[in-house]
Amino acid sequence: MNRHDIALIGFGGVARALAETIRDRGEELTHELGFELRVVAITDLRLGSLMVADGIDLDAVLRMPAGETFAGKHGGTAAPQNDYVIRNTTADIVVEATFTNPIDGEPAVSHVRAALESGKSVTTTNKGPVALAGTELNRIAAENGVTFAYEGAVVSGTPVLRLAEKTLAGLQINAVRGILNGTSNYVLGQMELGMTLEDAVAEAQALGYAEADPTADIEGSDVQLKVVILANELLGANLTTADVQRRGISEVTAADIVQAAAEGKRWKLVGSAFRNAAGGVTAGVEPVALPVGDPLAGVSGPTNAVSFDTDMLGTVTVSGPGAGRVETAFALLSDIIAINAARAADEAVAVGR
Ligand SMILES: NC(=O)C1=CN([C@@H]2O[C@H](COP(=O)(O)OP(=O)(O)OC[C@H]3O[C@@H](n4cnc5c(N)ncnc54)[C@H](O)[C@@H]3O)[C@@H](O)[C@H]2O)C=CC1
Ligand SMILES: N[C@@H](CC=O)C(=O)O
Repeated sequence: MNRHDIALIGFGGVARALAETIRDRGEELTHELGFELRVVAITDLRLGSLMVADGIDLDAVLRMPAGETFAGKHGGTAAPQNDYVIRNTTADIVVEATFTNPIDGEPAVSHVRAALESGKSVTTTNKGPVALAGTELNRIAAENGVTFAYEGAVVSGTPVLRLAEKTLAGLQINAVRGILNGTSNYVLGQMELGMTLEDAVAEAQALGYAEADPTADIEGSDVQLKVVILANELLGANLTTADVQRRGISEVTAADIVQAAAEGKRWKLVGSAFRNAAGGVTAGVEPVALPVGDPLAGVSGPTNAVSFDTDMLGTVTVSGPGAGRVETAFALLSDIIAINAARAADEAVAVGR
């Protein structure tokens, strides 16, 4: 039986949800997907590192009391030896799910680079490496014959990138516009019900939607990274965050929300990128009071939506969960399935089939 051994870098909400899925549904997934999943390494800032070549007891790890580290476990240390684990683990797939750093993407960029250089495929939900070093990391992956996959970096588990790249292949995409942040959309919805921004952010944190520093959600830098990814991946641009004008929802007051409702409008944080007349791509993030007839106006809670403007189909809109631990763990699983398919295709070529 084909098997993938996995190293988890960062063991927070999303990585734990993947570990729970493997623990609870591992046999069913093996049967359905035709390959087995086994976690052989975990490293986390708060827990330290754990390497067990014949498979970690996920149930034991998931039940560890708060404050305990891996130090007491066979193969464990209290310090997170990320680089050592990434380079020396027997895993063939590295899952990068540490905090997103919107400034320079570190240390996640280094984690991904180390994994790809040592011949391991990578799946990440971390927007930093994709938005800020995607070109370099894709090149290193190609040079090493491995896959760099990041479906969850945009709209969580909802398959936006793979849908656009594979299923919409052959269409020219001229513009992308969407609600790309679950936390800010949830917060705006709660503010419509009379809650303060601060209380709504606290709820979004408890529900696992928000970034470790929710300023990234509220001030738009999370959407800025996602717009860079969409523009570069789907419009062939070469944008950096400096090219994407950004305003967040902190400027939207309770009075603005009441007034918009009276005018039949809803405030949304909209990210967009479009081909301009000069042949380049213009991109931005801003709060907009949308008329209720706009397809994006009806998108509520942590749900996101992305509209693609295409030459042959007109506008195609995809909507689904934009945040959430389990939903984002599905993105990792879908990447693992894609990595398995890429490996199977390479093996078929190697044996001349
Ligand atoms: N939660 C969500 O809905 C979504 C999250 N993401 C992204 O996925 C990633 C993970 O998200 P969550 O699990 O929700 O975050 P989290 O904050 O629950 O977990 C992150 C984990 O990474 C660990 N960590 C941070 N820096 C580290 C380092 N240098 N070395 C080792 N461990 C480190 C932390 O201790 C923490 O356990 C983030 O980059 C986030 O932006 C993407 C889409 C949706
Ligand atoms: N904090 C982000 C998580 C997904 O990227 C969000 O709320 O959308």
